[in-house]
Amino acid sequence: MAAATSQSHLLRPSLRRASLACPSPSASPSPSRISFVLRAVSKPTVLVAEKLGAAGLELLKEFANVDCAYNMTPEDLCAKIALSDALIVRSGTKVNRSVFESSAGRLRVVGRAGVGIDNVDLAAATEHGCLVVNAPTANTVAAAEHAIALMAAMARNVAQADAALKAGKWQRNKYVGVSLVGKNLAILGFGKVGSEVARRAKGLGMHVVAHDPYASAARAQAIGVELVPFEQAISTADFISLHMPLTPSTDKMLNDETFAKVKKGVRIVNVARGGVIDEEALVRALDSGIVAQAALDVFTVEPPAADSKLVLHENVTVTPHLGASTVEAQEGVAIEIAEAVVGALKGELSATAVNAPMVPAEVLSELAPYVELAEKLARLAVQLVAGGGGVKSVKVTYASGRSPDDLDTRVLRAMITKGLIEPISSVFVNLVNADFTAKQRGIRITEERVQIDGTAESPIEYIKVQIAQAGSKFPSAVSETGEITVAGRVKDGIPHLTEVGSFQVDVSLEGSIILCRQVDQPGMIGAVGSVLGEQNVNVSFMSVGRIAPRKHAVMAIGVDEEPAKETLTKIGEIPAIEEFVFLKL
Ligand SMILES: NC(=O)C1=CN([C@@H]2O[C@H](COP(=O)(O)OP(=O)(O)OC[C@H]3O[C@@H](n4cnc5c(N)ncnc54)[C@H](O)[C@@H]3O)[C@@H](O)[C@H]2O)C=CC1
Ligand SMILES: O=C(O)C(=O)COP(=O)(O)O
Repeated sequence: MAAATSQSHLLRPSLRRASLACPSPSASPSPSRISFVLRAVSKPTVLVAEKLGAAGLELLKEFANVDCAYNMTPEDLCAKIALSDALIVRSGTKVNRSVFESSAGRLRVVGRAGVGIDNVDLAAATEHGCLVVNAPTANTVAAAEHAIALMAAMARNVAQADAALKAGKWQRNKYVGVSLVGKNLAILGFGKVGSEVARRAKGLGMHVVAHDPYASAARAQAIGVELVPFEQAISTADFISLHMPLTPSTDKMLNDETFAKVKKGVRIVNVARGGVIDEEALVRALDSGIVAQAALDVFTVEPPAADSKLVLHENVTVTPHLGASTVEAQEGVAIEIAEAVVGALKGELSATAVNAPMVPAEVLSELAPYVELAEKLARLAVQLVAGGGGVKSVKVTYASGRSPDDLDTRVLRAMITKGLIEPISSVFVNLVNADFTAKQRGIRITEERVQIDGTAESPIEYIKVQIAQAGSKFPSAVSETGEITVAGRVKDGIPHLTEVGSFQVDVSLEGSIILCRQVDQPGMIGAVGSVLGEQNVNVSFMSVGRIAPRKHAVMAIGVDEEPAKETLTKIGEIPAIEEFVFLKL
């Protein structure tokens, strides 16, 4: 008889700090809470690192302890973050890897009260399973209005003339400007802000084109803007306004090479990010007259150095990153981010998640019981792997009566990853870090969707999890094709195990499970049942799957309590039992 070795190393309760789903059927997650069911804490703490509008603070205070600590040094932030469940920042705080490391796993959400998330290390956030949300819409108009304000102020030398007059100089001839009407404006980055700038510039009588490799032509058409290639945009423009995010591909997008291609005397507005312009190249272009003027709200380093040649240049108009700084926009972003952070802390999926898939609420609601099934099947499968074998290749099959294209499996795949990894490590897995964690551990998960006869009501008929290239401590779990195989389905809202290796069983996935392989003969159920009964272990379910009468059979026994080691040994000693394994769900 080949009794399975003790499973105690697998029985460590998984960390529930920020999981994807509540695995206990008795506490089934409400559908909207699938992504981040969080550990029960009395009241979470939200650290607000930069000034946030009052209405947003009020909203936060209804749900959390709010710690407003403006002007923190990076060291202060790292110290405070260990006591915080959420962090809210604007563009002035660098949320880098050391912040996530210092949080020691407590930080669950970073809220960016604005659009640009280039000050947040998204890779580090994802690796630490920390959700990042932003407030992408409330400051759009403010930023667009500021671009228009800067463009008009630059064209008419408002800032320079103002400074001169205040210094006692009445210089009407020096500050002759240029008109906006009839001029060509090239908008680079035709997203939310770029589109609003386009609308306003058209109202001022400008000819507007835009360059954006990802923008929809239909939207551009609706606004009456032609989408053109980059070189065409910059070589024909009298004014260029920048509205793309700072990413590796937009970093220093305007540089010596591009300035060599612009129309001489072009005027540049930047309300996006300083880093999209090579600032030294811009100074050279201004000095040579290739660029007549620039109006800048943003800088590569903020605040820029006091002796910055760019800031002090007489043809440059500057503001200290004021694009989003209107009363209205700040109230708007404060409410938008407070709602997003509270939602995330409550375990809801966020519509403004930056580093997690957005799964529509109706999809989540339908998938809720399958989310639990997926995690439990993976949890069982990994416990069946022979000690030290490791898991490298996992195949998941979703069988559905519906067209395979109708099934969004991202949440299910994340739960499979969670079920595979959490029983054998101290890592916690959620929708944010599932793919990263699987990759980091070298686990390749392939998915297959098969269409079978089934009811249209249920999205999935069964889920099968197969671990390839791994020996099993319960060899009967290995199918004829050589993989450790478990499959299950949802019955009356409860996940059931229906297949182990080549054997059909039917046991609800609650509590824990003992799998035994035995010679099919009368009295087996009673024999195992009475050993468990002696130990006061309650049996919730028993199911026997056999190849043929009186040949080999697999018995799946659901138990409410974890049997003592001696009880398991006694089961192993029942003569007809050939192998058995205890699996914790
Ligand atoms: N100065 C300030 O206070 C403010 C600055 N911003 C900045 O403005 C920028 C745009 O914001 P939104 O319009 O809300 O973002 P958005 O995401 O709606 O639009 C950005 C657009 O840039 C496009 N884009 C990406 N790569 C590009 C490339 N290589 N060339 C051309 N276009 C490219 C995208 O396709 C997208 O359409 C962000 O960087 C944001 O941080 C936003 C608000 C206030
Ligand atoms: O929303 C953005 O991207 C901005 O640049 C606004 O930044 P702020 O929140 O004013 O520091």
